[in-house]
Amino acid sequence: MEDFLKTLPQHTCSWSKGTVTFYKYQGFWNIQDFLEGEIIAQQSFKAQPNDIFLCSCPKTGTTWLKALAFAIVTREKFNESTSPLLTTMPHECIPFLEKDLKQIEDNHKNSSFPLVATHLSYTSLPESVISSDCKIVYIYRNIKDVINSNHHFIPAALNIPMEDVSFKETFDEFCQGISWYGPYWDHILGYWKASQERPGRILFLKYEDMKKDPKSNVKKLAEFIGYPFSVEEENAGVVDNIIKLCSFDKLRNLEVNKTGMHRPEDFPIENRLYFRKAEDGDWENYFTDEMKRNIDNLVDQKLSGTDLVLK
Ligand SMILES: Nc1ncnc2c1ncn2[C@@H]1O[C@H](COP(=O)(O)OS(=O)(=O)O)[C@@H](OP(=O)(O)O)[C@H]1O
Repeated sequence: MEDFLKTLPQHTCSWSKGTVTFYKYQGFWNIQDFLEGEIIAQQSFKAQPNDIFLCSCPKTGTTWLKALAFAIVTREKFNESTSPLLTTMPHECIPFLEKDLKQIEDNHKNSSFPLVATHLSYTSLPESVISSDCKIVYIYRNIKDVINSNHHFIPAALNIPMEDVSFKETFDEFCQGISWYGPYWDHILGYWKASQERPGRILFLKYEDMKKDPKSNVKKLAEFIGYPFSVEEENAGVVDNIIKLCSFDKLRNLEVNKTGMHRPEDFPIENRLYFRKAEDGDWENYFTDEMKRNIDNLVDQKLSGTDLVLK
């Protein structure tokens, strides 16, 4: 692996004091640990027809989508008082393609649990996923809040003091496309193009739309993944209860998400870091006017010809 990594374009983030190096593989940047998982998944993962993939670039609403999808799929077994989400952080409820292949294979053999999460770009998905008819849900978010969320998450996850990390540096890197699983716009475009080629296969959810109207988006999600709510369930408040259970305030205040650790033995990150502010427009506290102009121009240039709104 080390020899292979040397052949790839690489970028060491100056703010990380040499601790974070991204490698560009198949057009997208990743860190070594996750890149290794990506390559293993590409070589060996065999999608099953019932698999449902939850796909996203980091910091776009992944944790929320995972919680909602998990609550929807397991609602016959658990309710809002018994859900594993009360004691397990959402990332641990759904296996991650780049890291949990064994668990996914076990699910294929021993259970009907269909959810698999990944941050991979569409073109980096294992061939068996691309050639299958598996359903794909893709969540995306306003680029400015993603830049801001990334800026706060990665240094904190790596125990680098925030005061040592300049917003300008992380912003400039992001605009050059250098971010975890970035370029962000290419990540979105890959799924968008695939959805144009095979309409109906990919459900696009937008973080801001979900916040504005959680109910219709949660119903849309449930319908798309094949777990639609019945009228009786809706009347009994099942949809509302799932929305409450998966809400930012509910999840953030759970003991497990305040004090627990995600992947303690492998890639330890405090759970609380996944629940920062969840505020639309928090970017305004960090962007200069010039940054705003630059990113708006960049998005206009990169996403022209699509109906995607990232500003
Ligand atoms: N339940 C719920 N509802 C709404 N928003 C939520 C929720 N959980 C997490 N968040 C906010 O999502 C941001 C983290 O994005 P991701 O979950 O994609 O991060 S990651 O990829 O899993 O690392 C991050 O956004 P910022 O607060 O703007 O940084 C989280 O606070």
